[in-house]
Amino acid sequence: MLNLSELRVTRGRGTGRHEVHLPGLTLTSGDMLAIVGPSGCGKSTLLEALGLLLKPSALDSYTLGPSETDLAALLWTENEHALAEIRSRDLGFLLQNGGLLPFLNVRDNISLPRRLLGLPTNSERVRHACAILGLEPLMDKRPAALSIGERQRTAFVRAMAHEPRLLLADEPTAALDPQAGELLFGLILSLVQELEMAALVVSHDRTLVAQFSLPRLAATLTSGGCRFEPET
Ligand SMILES: Nc1ncnc2c1ncn2[C@@H]1O[C@H](COP(=O)(O)OP(=O)(O)OP(=O)(O)O)[C@@H](O)[C@H]1O
Repeated sequence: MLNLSELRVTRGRGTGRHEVHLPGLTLTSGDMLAIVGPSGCGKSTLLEALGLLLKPSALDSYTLGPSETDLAALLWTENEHALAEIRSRDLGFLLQNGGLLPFLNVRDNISLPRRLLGLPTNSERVRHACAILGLEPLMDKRPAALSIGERQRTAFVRAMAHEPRLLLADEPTAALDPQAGELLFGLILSLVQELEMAALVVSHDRTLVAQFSLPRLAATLTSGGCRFEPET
C-alpha cells in the first residue's frame, strides 16, 4: 500500500541544520505504525514529508495504494496541481495545530473534505466516529468554543471523513485524558483495518502504543539530525 525508498529531509541551515533520515518504508493495508522519539528529533518533519508538504533533499520513489503514480517524481517536478489533488484525496492530515477553520462549526469543518471532493457529506462512518468520540452535541459550535481535546477529536474526524489511503496523525491524543486517548486509538485502528488504509501516528504515549501493540518507527539521534528505524 505504501512503498518509499530512502528519504532525507533537511530543516534549517548552518549550525541549525537538522537532517531527518528514513532508510525506507513499506506499509501494507491495515498497518498502523507509531512514530516515537524525543522532542525536536523530526517526527513532525517526517510526517510532513510523507504528506507531500515538504520537499525532501533525497527521495527516489514513493507510491501509495494501488496507484502507480510515483509521488517522488511529482515532488521533483513541483506539479502543485497534481500534488494538491493527491493530498486532498488520498491523504488525511491531523497536524499538531489541528488546523480547524475558525469560521466553520464542527459539522461544517468535518464535512469540508468530502464537500471539496464532491462526495455526499452524510457518511455512516463519520456519524459513527462522531458518536464514539462524543461530538454529536458539539456540531453547531465553532472551534473557539471547544476545549482543546474537543478540537483534537473534531480534527481527527475531519482527517478521516473522506476515507484517505494514508492517515498522518501528529500527537492525536496529546490533549485527551487516558480514556479518550484509548477510544481514539481504538477508533483509528478499527478504521485503518476496515477501510484497508494505513496510518502513521506520532505519539509520546508509550503506554497507549504498547497497549495496542503498535509497531514502532523509533528515532535515533545522529550528529547532524536523526534516523528513523523500526524498533525491535
Ligand atoms: N519550519 C522550520 N524551519 C526550520 N527548522 C525547523 C522548522 N520546523 C522544525 N524545524 C526544526 O527541525 C527539527 C525537527 O523538528 P520537528 O518539529 O519535526 O520535531 P518533533 O520530533 O516533531 O518535535 P516535537 O516532539 O517537539 O513536536 C527541530 O530541530 C526543529 O527546530
